[in-house]
Amino acid sequence: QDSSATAVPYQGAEYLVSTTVGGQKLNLDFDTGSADLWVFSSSLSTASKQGHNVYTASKSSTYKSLSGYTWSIQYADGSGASGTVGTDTVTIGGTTVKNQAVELATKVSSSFVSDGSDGLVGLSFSNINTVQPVQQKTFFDNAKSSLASPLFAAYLPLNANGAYDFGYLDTTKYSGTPVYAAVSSAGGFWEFPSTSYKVGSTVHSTSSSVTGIADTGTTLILMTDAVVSAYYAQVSGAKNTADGYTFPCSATLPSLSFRIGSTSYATIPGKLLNFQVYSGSTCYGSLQSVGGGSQHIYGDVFFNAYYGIFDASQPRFGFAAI
Ligand SMILES: O=C(CN1CCCCC1)Nc1ccc2c(c1)OCO2
Repeated sequence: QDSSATAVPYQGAEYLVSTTVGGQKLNLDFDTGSADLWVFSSSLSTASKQGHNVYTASKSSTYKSLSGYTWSIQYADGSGASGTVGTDTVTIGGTTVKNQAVELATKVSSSFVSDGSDGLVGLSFSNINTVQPVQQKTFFDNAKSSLASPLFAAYLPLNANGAYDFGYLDTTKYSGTPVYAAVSSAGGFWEFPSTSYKVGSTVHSTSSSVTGIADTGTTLILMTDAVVSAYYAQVSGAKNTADGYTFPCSATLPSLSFRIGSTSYATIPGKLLNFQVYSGSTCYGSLQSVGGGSQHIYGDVFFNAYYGIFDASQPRFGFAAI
């Protein structure tokens, strides 16, 4: 049941996909960096429900409760949610999964209340799903067998409607031939080696253990401190503030390239590296520090330049310029 679902940009921070859960429409954030499908539920406090569509299990004729099952997730940005679990029929684009584990939020952190999404669809590997006592599978894991090819692709152009294609590659959405990197899924992410980068045309290498993950749930590109300091050293007037790196909006930004796997580089043009006005004539960078660790996070800004292919067959991650 190959299909394509439209991804609508929301305040430049995320892309929302209209998803039907038990016949109820919700705008969900597709996150290739996590493995829980969770929704705002009618059991949330009135304050938490403000501004959101919520899922009401009792109104779905196909909902089945998983008695005693719970979930609780903390994201790297400090946000989190938790609640109970059931199964229902979930349809995305034209792809339907019956008996999909649907995690009902009874608690969400404040950033989700002020966010545009009514929940998340986790599209990383199911080994990091948080449901207890029995871990559950992602929508994609459940849908795979019904797809022509066990893959999905993310097309997320800047400030324009994009799409998630399930089961096939839409050649009208990219140019050239996709290049692929082998993925190691042990950590649950679409993760690959990423050990060198370029600021403009200057090549830098990192320690051999550095990896990258393809993460549609993260807005920006988050890389290690070595990379961000090397990059902003080339931007006159750049400052590392408490909120992250800023620079004069008039600055000319070099491109940033990073290796995906052991062969090809992805290049983010300078234009995409100016995320938004921070204040007055000061702008905020699309490249920010990931904090500690040796894992680069390639978020939506990467997908503003590349069609991303999440192929479970090896597994491997592919990309082609859009
Ligand atoms: O937490 C996320 C993405 N997350 C996806 C689900 C919704 C809430 C935001 N990204 C992220 C990933 C690595 C980080 C980080 C943030 O801050 C420092 O390192």
